[in-house]
This record gives sequence, C-alpha cells and structure tokens, in this order.
Amino acid sequence: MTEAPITFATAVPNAAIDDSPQEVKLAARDLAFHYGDFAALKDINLDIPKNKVSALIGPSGCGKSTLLRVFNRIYSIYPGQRASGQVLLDGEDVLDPKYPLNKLRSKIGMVFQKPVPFPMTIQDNIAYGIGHYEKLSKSDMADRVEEALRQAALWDEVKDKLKQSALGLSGGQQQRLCIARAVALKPQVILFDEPTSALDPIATGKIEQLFAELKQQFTILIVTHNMQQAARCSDYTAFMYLGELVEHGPTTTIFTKPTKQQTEDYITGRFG
Ligand SMILES: Nc1ncnc2c1ncn2[C@@H]1O[C@H](COP(=O)(O)OP(=O)(O)OP(=O)(O)O)[C@@H](O)[C@H]1O
Repeated sequence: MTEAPITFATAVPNAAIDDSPQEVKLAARDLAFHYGDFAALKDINLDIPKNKVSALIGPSGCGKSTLLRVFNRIYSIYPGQRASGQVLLDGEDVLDPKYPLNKLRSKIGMVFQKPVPFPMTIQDNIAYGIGHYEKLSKSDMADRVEEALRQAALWDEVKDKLKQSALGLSGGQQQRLCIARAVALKPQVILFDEPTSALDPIATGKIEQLFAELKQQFTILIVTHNMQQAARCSDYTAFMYLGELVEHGPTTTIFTKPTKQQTEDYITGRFG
C-alpha cells in the first residue's frame, strides 16, 4: 500500500513543541561505520532524550538500520564491519571493547521487523531470556512474565494459554510477545527496527499505542519508513540521508518547520 505523502497540514504529532533541554540517555559522537570499504554512516552526532520516543526516518538505504545496529554493537560479530567514534549510554562508551557485551544487552533491548518467537510456549518465550540474567523462584518468574505481557498489552489475550506454543499467535500478537520479551529484561533503552512493517493496520495501531506507555519506563528509538508513524508516535525525529544525519529535533518542528531543504523535500514526498 502506498502511503499518501505527508504535508505540513496533515502532520499532527502527538506532542506539543518541547524545546526544553532533555536528559540525554544515548548519544552518538563523531560516529562513522563501514561495511568493508563502504562508508554507511558518516560523522553522526545525535542525542537521544531519556523517556521519549525518537524516530529515525529517511529514504531506503540511508543507514537507519545500520545506526540501530551500531547502538547495540550487533555488527561486532561480523568481520569487515567497523565503527569509529563513540556511542554513549549514560556517558559510557558502549563501543569500547572493554564495555561488556552482556551488560550492553541487558541495558539496550531490540525488537526486529519480523517477529521471531522462539518455538516454545508463550510463557517460556519470556522466561527464557530472564533466566539468563536472573535466578527467580517459580512464582516470581510467573509474576515477571505477567508484568511483561501486561506492559506489551498482550496479557488479556494470552492469559489462558500461556502453556501453548507462541507460534500459534497472530503476527501482531507475536510482535507484542517479542516486545514483552524485550521489556521483561528491564532494559533502559529499546530499539525498534521497523516493528510494524509486517503487520496490518489494526496490529500496527496497537503497537503504536504501546509506545506512549513504554516511554514512561524506557527510552524508545524506532526506525520507520512510515512518516505518518513517526509523526503520530514520536516526540523527536531524526532525518538521515546517504549515511548522514541531516536534521534532528522535536517531531513537530521537523514535520512543520524543517530547517533543511532535504528534510522538507523528503517529508513532502518530493523524493524517497
Ligand atoms: N551487510 C552489508 N554489507 C554491505 N553493505 C550493507 C550491508 N548492510 C547494509 N549495507 C548498505 O549500507 C547502507 C545502509 O543500509 P541500511 O540497511 O542501514 O539502510 P536503511 O536506511 O535501514 O534502509 P531500509 O529503509 O531500506 O531498510 C545501504 O547502502 C546498504 O546497501
């Protein structure tokens, strides 16, 4: 389905303009990234505010997913991929090889485009990850599973079938299960890579509603190719083009008064 281009008049973000200084949770400093010889990210400097929803937008291939993958260092398992510069989480550089990967995984969670539940029960999908980090009694684990499913707005739909396979859930439910799996580990930041692009509009709406609640507890960063989604759900928007960060600011400003011509061209559908 082709989305109608967004216009200044139709951009109605969920937040009023808030230019007040925000506490920075995650930041990129002079960040560059290479796939072999190809420079996919160039000199990125970006502050992600705490307990807000930030959206990364830009045309296909501009580096949105790459930036997300650098934020949690997933790339480091692939030879030939390398980052330079810093990614600061509460001021600590998570790209420093001395920063432990398991600490990073516990602080920054990720939800992918395609929901991939483990081939096990709904309950075990959530308990499995928790078990890697904490030893909980059976009843504490049951409480944690329930809490996570409630946070992902899935509890009411699955409370009577926790012991059934997660593979029997619908696509939208599977994605909320993956969100429950991420929140169950109590991370501080959750990265979402096009989390609704495989879902129908109703399932998409449920996940979009979740962001407003999840940000009370987590810092949220979403990659989306859907500008309406960025306008609806995010407090801050960053526009990327050809591996560079062109403009970043409150979503209302980016969609109504962008300062760069490239941003304006993109959000009005003139390219991309
Ligand atoms: N594994 C890889 N090896 C080489 N180049 C890659 C690899 N992954 C991505 N790229 C290139 O890096 C650039 C950025 O890709 P990336 O997937 O981050 O873009 P994107 O903005 O998320 O795009 P889309 O919206 O289409 O998902 C593109 O030019 C892409 O071809």
